[in-house]
Amino acid sequence: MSVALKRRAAEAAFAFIEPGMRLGLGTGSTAAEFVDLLGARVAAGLDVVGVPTSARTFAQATALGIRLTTLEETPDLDLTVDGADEIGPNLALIKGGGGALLREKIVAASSAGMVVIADASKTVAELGAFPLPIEVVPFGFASTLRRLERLVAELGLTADLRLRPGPASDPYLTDGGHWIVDASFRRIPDPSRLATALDATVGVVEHGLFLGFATAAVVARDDGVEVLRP
Ligand SMILES: O=C[C@H](O)[C@H](O)[C@H](O)COP(=O)(O)O
Repeated sequence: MSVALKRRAAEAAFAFIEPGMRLGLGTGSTAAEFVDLLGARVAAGLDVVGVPTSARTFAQATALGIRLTTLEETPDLDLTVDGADEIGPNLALIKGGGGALLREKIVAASSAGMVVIADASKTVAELGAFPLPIEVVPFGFASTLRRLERLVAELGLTADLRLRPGPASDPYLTDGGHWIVDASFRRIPDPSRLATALDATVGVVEHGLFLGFATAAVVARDDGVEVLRP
């Protein structure tokens, strides 16, 4: 997972960018490379406006002088550029390793297209080796966790509350004030079925399965960049 490959994917994503676009700006180390490069292009005169998917991306884009807006002001976006934790068949994604899945999904859903940028280590034949982030409301957490555990118990798997790094063992808090459960499925043979089950689980705000969102993936390898389509 080299920084050079992330940067190469981020650079190649500019083939999809046109002046005047309304952009969704993703979150994570790969998306940060794109925002960094976008800052340089904006400084050189590119006119775009962005909606950030996290407080982190908001801070980065603001520091770089990228013009920002909100979905309240600009509810329809042209393109979102974002990273992913896994890219599976048909460009089904797992996202949320960095905790930004809810805003990322809202922004992606508001965009006409979504370009995923990644190094080749993110492409998989089947989703699920990366634990699936599930965003839950803190109220009634024990009850929600029981429902989630029942869902994953059929598969003999675990669902763990994500904690903040450090000794305090406090729950990790998302930008929306929610908690995250990481569910280790190992294999998700039917992402659509799992997404439907999670959508129907009371207490779950959103999950990291992004199905039908990505319109292209720019995957960087040592020997070049490949563009995948669904
Ligand atoms: O919540 C975080 C996002 O979904 C990220 O896009 C994802 O975790 C990939 O991050 P990275 O580019 O750092 O591997």
